[in-house]
Amino acid sequence: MPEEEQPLEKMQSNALAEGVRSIDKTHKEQIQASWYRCEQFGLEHGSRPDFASLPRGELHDLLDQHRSLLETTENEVLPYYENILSNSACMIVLADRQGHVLNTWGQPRFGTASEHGLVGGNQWSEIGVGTNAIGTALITGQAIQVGRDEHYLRANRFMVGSASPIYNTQNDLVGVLDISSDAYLPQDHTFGMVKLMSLSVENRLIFSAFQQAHFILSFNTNVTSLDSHWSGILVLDENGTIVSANRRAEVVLARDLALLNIRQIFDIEMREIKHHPASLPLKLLALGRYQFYVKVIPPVQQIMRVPDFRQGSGYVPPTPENNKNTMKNNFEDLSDTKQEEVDSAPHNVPPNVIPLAELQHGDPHVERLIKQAHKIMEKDIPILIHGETGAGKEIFVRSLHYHSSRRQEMLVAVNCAAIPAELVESELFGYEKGAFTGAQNKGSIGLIRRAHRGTLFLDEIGEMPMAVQSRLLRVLQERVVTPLGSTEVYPVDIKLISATNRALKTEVKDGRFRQDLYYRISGLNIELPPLRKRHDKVKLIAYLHARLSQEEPSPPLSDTMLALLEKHPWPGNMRQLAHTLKVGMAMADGDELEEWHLPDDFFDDLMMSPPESTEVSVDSVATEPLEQLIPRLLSEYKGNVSQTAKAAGVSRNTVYKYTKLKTPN
Ligand SMILES: Nc1ncnc2c1ncn2[C@@H]1O[C@H](COP(=O)(O)OP(=O)(O)OP(=O)(O)O)[C@@H](O)[C@H]1O
Repeated sequence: MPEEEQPLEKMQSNALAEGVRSIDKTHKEQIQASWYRCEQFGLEHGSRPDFASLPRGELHDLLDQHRSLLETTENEVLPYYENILSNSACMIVLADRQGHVLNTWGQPRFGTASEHGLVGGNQWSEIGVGTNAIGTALITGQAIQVGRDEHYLRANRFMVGSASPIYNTQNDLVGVLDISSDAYLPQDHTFGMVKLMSLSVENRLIFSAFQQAHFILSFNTNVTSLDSHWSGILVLDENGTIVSANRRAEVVLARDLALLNIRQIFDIEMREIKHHPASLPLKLLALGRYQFYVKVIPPVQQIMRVPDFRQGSGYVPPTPENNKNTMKNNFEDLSDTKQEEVDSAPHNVPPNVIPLAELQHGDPHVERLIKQAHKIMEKDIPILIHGETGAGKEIFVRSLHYHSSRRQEMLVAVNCAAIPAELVESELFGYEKGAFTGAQNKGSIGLIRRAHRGTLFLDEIGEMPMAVQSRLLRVLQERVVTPLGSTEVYPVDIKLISATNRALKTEVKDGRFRQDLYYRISGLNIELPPLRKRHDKVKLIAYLHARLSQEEPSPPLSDTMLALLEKHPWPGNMRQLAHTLKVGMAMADGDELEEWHLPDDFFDDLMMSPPESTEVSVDSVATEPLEQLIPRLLSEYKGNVSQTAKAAGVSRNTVYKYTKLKTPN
């Protein structure tokens, strides 16, 4: 850590250690306390702000370290607030725990970046900039609004800032969100909004880290508010131990929840939670006194163990002849061995998994790649799937797993981009009891060992931090896992499937992805085509519509509607198609789907990107380095960041990274 950061760290921990005392301070007292600190730092009202701006390279590293925080804010949180804030000439700022600005969104009226200083890499600490929303929120660990004249330095009195700190699942302060404007916004509203946004980021971080393998409970006093960000959230392991919680849960229940069992909080046993339907809220008593409504959110990947009577004695397998009949239509080439015939039979596919045979409807390329991957599932060869976002990579992997001989064991899907960078290592490899501060006392087995004898799906593997790549390489070479803080080795037998929407070879060339790991994970390389390039597009659209009709009954699509859907470029691929159909069918409410039922963004895409130009851009994506590709696509799409991100197969944040950083501050 650079030396100059230490006093701030110290101040911060002292102030946090003061803890509850500062919670009761009135706003005025908080500002006075901050002004007193500024005096102690030797600041004067007329001083120029000292932003201790980071050199470009260090900012780059900082952005890399905070990628998941940035992406969670950018993709999961801002879209909900953009509409509300878009007309208000304000700036939304995300800063790290030292107060360095990581990114900004919005258009303030208060001049250029060099005038107001809210710019990437600038540090808004109290020591350098005096009382200000970001720096003061970091020191007190609480949300605060700093009015124009409450800024210690006159130079900052042109604006009002509202900031709220963000804590991670270990309750460490990881950053701060701020809305700054030049005082024409209704300020109570802005303050409420920034608090809500930081809660929302925190909740998303919890979901990203735990939703794959844990039960999550959200609770509130009102049944209609169960999905609100103000709800308490508890994360439970299989035994009902509380392994994480949001701040709201601790405040509402007024106790330290770490590692308590759920039955010590609510009048319910873990056994009952496991069998409770997700859509039905429970009415429970907390701590024997307070009544709450509770929603059970089961893990995304549940262990699917269904009884299979054939495992008992006395079962006579069918003759190969019979078996062939079942499979004939879809997998004629696959039936070289008896084992493969049984594996590809869809009898064991859970209802939420699409059978392999239904993943394609006459596209020869897709048909071939499904057959190849299905065969390779039974060999000790890893599979790497490349495809644009939403093309159906994960759906494909689920289907492969449930058609393989590993289907009785777990499919563990890990989204490497969604887990905060600092947690990837411990989540994957597990850790020993007490291995690091903040670790659960009991230790954790880790996701790789969870996938033992099953399938490990590493989604967005291109986002994996370098240090984790080296450890993963060792696991793949030696087939053993050593948890953090341990000297034990545990053998693992996993089928590895990785997926990416980046051009991994370019990442290797540019030094962002280890070459040796690339060769380890890419035994069979599969290119899953985007929807617009599929020859079975029309049949696929009709199939998806029919599948969705099981939940939301709807008459078959008319020819006119099919023709319209076929014309669309579908930059968001199957995901966008599914979303469009769902919205349209809900609007049609049981009637035939018509043009006016479809959402507005469907028509935006239809008008904005002629399919030909999209294809030209995307073809070269695989080989062109991002620093050239992104500016090129950006100008092709006339500055449209969303379209550029989709075409390059990267997040909006990556687009900003390769454009903004190149423009002088
Ligand atoms: N073959 C399919 N049939 C029906 N629906 C599909 C199919 N493939 C994908 N979908 C729909 O598209 C959504 C996105 O698919 P999926 O998550 O597999 O995409 P992905 O390629 O893994 O995306 P990302 O790269 O963003 O993770 C699914 O939730 C599902 O609704």
